Amino acid sequence: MLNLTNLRESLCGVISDIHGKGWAPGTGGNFSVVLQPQPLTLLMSPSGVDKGQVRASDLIEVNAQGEVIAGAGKASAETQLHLAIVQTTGAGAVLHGHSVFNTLLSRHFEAQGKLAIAGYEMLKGLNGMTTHAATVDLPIFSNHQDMVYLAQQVMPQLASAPYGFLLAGHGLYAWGSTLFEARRHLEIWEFLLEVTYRELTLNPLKSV
Ligand SMILES: CSCCC(=O)C(=O)COP(=O)(O)O
Ligand SMILES: [Zn+2]
Repeated sequence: MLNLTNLRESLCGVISDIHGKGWAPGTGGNFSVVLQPQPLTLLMSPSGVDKGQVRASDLIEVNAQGEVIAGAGKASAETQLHLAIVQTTGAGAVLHGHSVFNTLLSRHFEAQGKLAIAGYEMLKGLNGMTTHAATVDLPIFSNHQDMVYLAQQVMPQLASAPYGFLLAGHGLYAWGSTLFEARRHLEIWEFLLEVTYRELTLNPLKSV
């Protein structure tokens, strides 16, 4: 069981690692863990800061209305998406990044509304997957600046989503029951997206 100090340190470590992989450049990305389910409280990265520099004391606490209830920073507009994911799926942590591969593929496949991925052993890194011989559909939603509206668009598909979705031209959201499961899911999706992109460059006919 992690205490609050350890949870803060763990979340900062995960954010720093994700930034270090180049998946949260230029203040992109936001990251949360559920501090308590009732009343719902998220421990979250503050808005508008370099995510490679977030210290434990910089993390903010946010309520179910997306308001800061502890800490000095500002809440991200994208808190609405974190809340929607947690409230709909029961996730314990939500991680959002802007990698080159998630941004490119989210735009390329936006019209289809999903990206189908099949045949990779790394699919088994998603909770519940026991074989590579399966197709997993990663939902893609059009981006929007109204996060309340966007959360409403996303919500109906969350229960069946494979621990992630893409916002077109924007980035990837991934979640899990714990911070470490959410991190694994983010890493699995980033791997699968990079492989998919590189496979398309080897075999462009697959992209139509
Ligand atoms: C240049 S980042 C644009 C905003 C965004 O999409 C993001 O993920 C970071 O937003 P935050 O408010 O959490 O800093
Ligand atoms: Zn974003």
